[in-house]
Formats: sequence, C-alpha cells, structure tokens
Amino acid sequence: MILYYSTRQTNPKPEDHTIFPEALRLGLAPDGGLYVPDQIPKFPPEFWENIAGMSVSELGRVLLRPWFEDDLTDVELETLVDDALNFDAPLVKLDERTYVLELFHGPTLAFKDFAARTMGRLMAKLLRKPGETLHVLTATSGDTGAAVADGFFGVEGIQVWVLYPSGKVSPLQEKQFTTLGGNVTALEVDGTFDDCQRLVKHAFVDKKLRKRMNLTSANSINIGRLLPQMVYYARAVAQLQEKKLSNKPVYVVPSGNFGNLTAGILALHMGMPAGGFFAATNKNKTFVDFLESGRYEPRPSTPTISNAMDVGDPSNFDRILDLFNKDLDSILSAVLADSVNDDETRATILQTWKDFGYIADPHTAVGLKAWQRRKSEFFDTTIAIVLATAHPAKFADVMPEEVAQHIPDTPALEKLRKRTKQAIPMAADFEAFRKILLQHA
Ligand SMILES: Cc1ncc(COP(=O)(O)O)c(C=O)c1O
Ligand SMILES: N[C@@H](CCOP(=O)(O)O)C(=O)O
Repeated sequence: MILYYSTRQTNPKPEDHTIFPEALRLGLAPDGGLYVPDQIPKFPPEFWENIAGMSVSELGRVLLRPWFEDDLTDVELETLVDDALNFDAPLVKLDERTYVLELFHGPTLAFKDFAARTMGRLMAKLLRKPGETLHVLTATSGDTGAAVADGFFGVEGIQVWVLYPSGKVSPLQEKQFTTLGGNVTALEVDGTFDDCQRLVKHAFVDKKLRKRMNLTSANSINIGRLLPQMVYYARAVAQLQEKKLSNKPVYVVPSGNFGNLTAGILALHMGMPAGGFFAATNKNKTFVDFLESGRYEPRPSTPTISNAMDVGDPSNFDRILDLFNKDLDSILSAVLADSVNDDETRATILQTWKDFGYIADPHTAVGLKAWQRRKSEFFDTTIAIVLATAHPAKFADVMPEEVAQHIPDTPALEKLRKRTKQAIPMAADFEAFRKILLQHA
C-alpha cells in the first residue's frame, strides 16, 4: 500500500504516514510540509516500449491504477479517468530536434485541465460527506484558478475559493474564474502570487480555521494534483513510438511552482524513459540559481509576460529534493535549468512564427528559447519535447501583434469577454482572509 509522509519529516516513523484520501483532504501536511509517497510503483521497460496508440485516458487507467488500488475499484477508476481525461495532448514537430507537446486542448486551454478535472472527481468521490461543505482553497497566477473553477463548478458540497494577484493575470484568465459565480468565489488580492500562496498555506496551519472548516487545496501542494499530471508525459512517449522517434527525449518544462516538473520526475521514477528534464523559468529564477549555487534563496516574484510562472518561492522545491534524496548531484544529473527574459520570450514567439508558422504562447516560448540556447550541450541526436502549457489566445494581449493577429478563434474564450467579473477585493493579509472564510464556516 502506498502511504504518504511530509517532506518536513527527516526520518518518518510508521505513525507519520497517511493514506491517499487523507493526504488529498489535508492538501498540506499539518507540519507545513508537502506529502510525498513512501514508494513509487515502477513499470518495466517492456511496458514503456509498447504503449504506441494508447490514448490519454487509456494511459491514465493503467498508470494511476497502482496509486489508487485501495481507494477505487477498476471500474470506478476507469469511469473517473475516462470522464476527466477526454482530450488529447498532440505532439507537434517544429524541426528535427524540437517537438511541442500541446497540453492546452482541455476546456480552459492550459495544462492544468488534466489534473484539475481528475482531482475534482477524486475529491467528489473520496472526500465529500453528506451535509458537509469541503472548502477548496486555490492560489493562482492565472491558469490553476481557471481550471479548478471549471473542474469543480456546480459540484455539490464543494466551495471553491480562488485567490489571485490583482492586475497580474491576463484579462481572459481573470474572466475564467471571476464570472462563474455559484460555488466559485474569487478573491482579488492586493499583492503578488506569492502573497496568495502564502495566505493559502497559512490557512492550512491555522488550527482554529481547520477546526471550523473542512479545508483542502487544489494547488500543486496537493499530491492529488501531481499524480494525474504524469499521464501526459506517457502520452508523449506513446507518440514518440508512433512516430518511430528516440525514446529518450529531453523534456523541457516551462516552470513556476514546479508541479509540472515534479510530475515528470515521478513518471521517471515509474520507469518512464527520459534523456533528462530541462526546467525553463522566466526572470523568476530561484530554482536556476539553486542549481548553480546549491543555495535555495526564495525571493519576491517579479511580473513578466509569462505571468503564470511568476513564482519566487516554488512550492514543489521540497518535493524535488525528496525525490532525489536531497542530493544536489543527483538532481544535477537529471535536471538542467535556465532563465529567459521577456525580450527573449517576445523574440522567440516571433521567430517561431516566422520559422515554423507555429504560434507559441509566452510560457511555451520560454521553454523553446531555453532549449535553443542550450541544445548544443546535448548530443546532436537528442530531441526535445517542449511542453506547450497554454493556448496563445489566453495571452494575445502581451504577444507581438504580427503573431497575435493569426491566433485562431477560440469560441470558449470569446464568450467570456461579455461576462461580468465578480471578485471580492482583499488585502494580502491573513486576518482579512480568515475573516472572509469564517463568514462561510
Ligand atoms: C501556462 C503555464 N505554464 C507554466 C506554468 C508553470 O507550471 P508549474 O507551476 O507546474 O511549474 C503555469 C502555472 O502553473 C502555467 O499556467
Ligand atoms: N501557475 C499557476 C500557479 C499555481 O500553481 P500550482 O501549480 O501550484 O497550482 C497558476 O496558473 O495558477
């Protein structure tokens, strides 16, 4: 049975472990650490070599099976996964060595849909109790809020709170989580994304609040978010086989809170073939500096045009350390990192359009630029899979006009433009947050 312990436990004893539904419910461990699994099921090379033709949901059924052995029957898991993961992640070729894995074909047009839809269904199945409300706290720099709002909207017994930094998300992202109403309440925080994340984390260690309210988190601090994110990495492997390409690509991951990268590393531990991981950040480069200096020095985030990655203190850092037994050399043997500024991001969007007729959103462009700059450090046969984390239509306002004008219509987003924003303004102050929450306890 897979059990979970907190990253803050150096030598976890049996009583420090918890089962999946409890880790899902608590979100953050009571000591403020992140839950990590005490073992990772491994699939043999023959499995990974023979997955051509498997869809996202077929891969989800197989890969997630060992993780939920004690929580869901085969039929329950299949139904849940088929319903949640009902869209593809196409692998698109740019040149001989560069492919993009498009993760934006879900309802809110960003990679968060894979996990938010699966997690919403897991919470509804495993955590809801008749007559009780489960309060789902979510800090967002744009996309998580949208995916969680969509994935949890109208689910009975669940109240979603989305905290976002005022003026620091794109207009369409904001509309995605401020116009639904119902069980989704948006809190517009006068501060940065890091402030939003701090307020959410504080709520989980506030004993009074926890006693009065059934709280959980839909951010990547919750282990329930990361397990489903492994599935699209496997879909990339399947497509490499379909295209008869090298089975050991480098995965270039545009990174902010490092949930996406952590999910890739979990997949690696499950036996997924990979030539390595490449974390691409914008100017918020706490992790890049850590790999260079060995010192983790979080700092306030600064705004960029790849706003969803504006994170100065990435949540999943401790999980990455844990997955590599806190050994910097082991991390360095599997993970490279680089930082890309806004001018380089804009230039890459333009160049990618000119060279390949491909429209990359600013987050994907950060990944493309990092790969272009460092690809000479890899064998000439190494190919990169750059994770395309969002649809460009969400960020048209900050993209070069010559490219933005070619973004295809996205009816789902167009409809949003006419909707009216509803958000409660809030100072970046825990007492203010607690007061609002307690009014709904
Ligand atoms: C479009 C986009 N790209 C990249 C990221 C960074 O992902 P992660 O926080 O998992 O590192 C985010 C936000 O999470 C995002 O919304
Ligand atoms: N980039 C994210 C920030 C929250 O990250 P998460 O992966 O921890 O939910 C966003 O778009 O909201």
